[in-house]
Amino acid sequence: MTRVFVSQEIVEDALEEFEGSGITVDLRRDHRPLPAEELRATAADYDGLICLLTDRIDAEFLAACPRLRVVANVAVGFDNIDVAAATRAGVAVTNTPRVLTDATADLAFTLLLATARRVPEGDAFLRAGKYTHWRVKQEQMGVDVFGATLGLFGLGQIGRAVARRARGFDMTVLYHDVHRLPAEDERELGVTYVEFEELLARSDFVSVHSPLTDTTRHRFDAAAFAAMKPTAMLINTARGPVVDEAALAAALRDGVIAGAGLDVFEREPEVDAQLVQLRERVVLLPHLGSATGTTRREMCRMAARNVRDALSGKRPESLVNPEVAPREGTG
Ligand SMILES: O=CC(=O)O
Repeated sequence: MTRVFVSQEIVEDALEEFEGSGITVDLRRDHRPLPAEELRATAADYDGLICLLTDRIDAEFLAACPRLRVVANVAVGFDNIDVAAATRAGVAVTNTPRVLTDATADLAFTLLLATARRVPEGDAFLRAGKYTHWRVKQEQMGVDVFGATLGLFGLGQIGRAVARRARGFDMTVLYHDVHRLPAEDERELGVTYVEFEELLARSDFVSVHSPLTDTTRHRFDAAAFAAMKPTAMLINTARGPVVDEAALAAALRDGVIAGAGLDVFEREPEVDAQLVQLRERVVLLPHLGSATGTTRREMCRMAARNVRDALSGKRPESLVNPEVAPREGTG
């Protein structure tokens, strides 16, 4: 029998993708991740795994699960998975690109606007019964988004979707990425390539859209914040550890930069207590990037199709390690 384990609650109708496949699916109806040793012990009996970002799939896990042939992450990022170890072990790894691009770009822009215009502070002010007069004090004001300079750190699918949105706000869009776009694509998208230091120095808003890698980990540290404008705001909808959270909290507290809109954190779901205490021009969200009904459903369906296809001898539509030589099925 071919068996798939779903490590945490997902959109359940995604499991319809397995109908008629002969594959048995066990869904764990819990939204909390299993401790590592329990996940290892449970997944050991399965041929396929559907997991979330909060599940760590490392060499130790893979060694404990000799039947496993595919790990499908319900996320576009896969920094929770040791892909090299999976490839060595003959385990296919898949992710969920494209289906979440626009929802995540919308959320990045939402955070940018909410931070710039201090939306949560206004909401809290009104609910506290303090809305008695028109606000004019400069220290209570937000900043303009239209016409401002936006610096994109990372110009993959999501970064590009954010650049397209920025056009509607007449923004100047700079980007820095390890890959530079062909000049024609840059022109079409209306973006200008700059070195990292220039991105920091010129941007009114810096928005992070890079994956988490050894190179991007803590790329935004105390020195990076010191190189930004004191009026600048940092938006992060990518991965928490790209930003040194303690250094960011200090930079915000000391006025080194003016604000931050964060959807991701270094140790999710934990959030740095110092950040939580900062309320002015700091907006914190619980990783909502892809959290629309349609997008989450599509991500779960894609993960289910990826597993079904991998276990049926077909190439999954979003295989992260195409070089993998698949394990023989035991099911
Ligand atoms: O963070 C969410 C994802 O990578 O899809």
